[in-house]
Amino acid sequence: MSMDGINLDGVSVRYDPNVDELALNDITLRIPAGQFVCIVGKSGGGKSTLVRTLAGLVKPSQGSLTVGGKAVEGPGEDRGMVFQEDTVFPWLRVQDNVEFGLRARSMPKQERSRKAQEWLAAVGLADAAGKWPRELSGGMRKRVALATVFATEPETLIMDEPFGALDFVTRSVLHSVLLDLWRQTETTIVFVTHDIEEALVLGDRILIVSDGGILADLDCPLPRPRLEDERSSPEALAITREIVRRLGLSAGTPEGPA
Ligand SMILES: Nc1ncnc2c1ncn2[C@@H]1O[C@H](COP(=O)(O)OP(=O)(O)OP(=O)(O)O)[C@@H](O)[C@H]1O
Repeated sequence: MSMDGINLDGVSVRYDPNVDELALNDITLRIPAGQFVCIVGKSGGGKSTLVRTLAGLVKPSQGSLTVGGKAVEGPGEDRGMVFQEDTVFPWLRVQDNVEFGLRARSMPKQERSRKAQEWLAAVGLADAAGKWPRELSGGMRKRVALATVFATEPETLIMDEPFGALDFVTRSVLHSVLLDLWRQTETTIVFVTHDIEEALVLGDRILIVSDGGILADLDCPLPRPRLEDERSSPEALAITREIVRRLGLSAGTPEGPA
């Protein structure tokens, strides 16, 4: 694990050079290695632009950006990505999907195969190695995506609403799987979500991104694992209320006792 984490200094992004509007406006941000950071915010606020910039898919118009001590020049093997859309290849069996990511690093076949089996076991899919993606549920396909990305041992994992399309129960199970993998690997995770409760279950820290800037940077020091009791504790409710207030969703919500 690199000790450098993620550093943004005055990063701005302008998609269209002929338009004044900035998708990101002068963002300075430090994320220590190993932290789990959730990003919430209203639609169009710049969440995806921020994580795509970290991934190297979007180039800053201004400012500088390093991940693991290296300037980001484009996508790199040190940064894994999981999106909401299925990232599993339908024409490859589960085992071959996980091995695919390892091929690029010219790992010998035997080691590739062993590693894929290990990571499939880690996500609870040891028995599904020979199946086709179409034989799996949406939640199982997400597990394949997690095994695939963790097998490449990225220092940083960038996740843009990865569980957005799943039902509540499947999503809760995947939260546990992801948190286990995070604990084992100490990967730095930056996770975009629309769902405040999801941010509260996962994040050490919650950033609210709005109008291209960081509107709030909140610690989320709830004890783990964050089961129902922790999620309804006064501390959790205070964080939720703060997010709701910052997002301007609280019109009509009575203020509780100070
Ligand atoms: N490829 C693009 N080209 C031009 N403008 C873009 C592009 N992608 C995003 N934008 C603009 O940049 C701004 C930020 O969009 P972004 O997708 O980062 O927001 P978001 O917070 O992720 O929204 P959502 O929650 O809806 O995904 C918006 O004004 C959007 O229209």
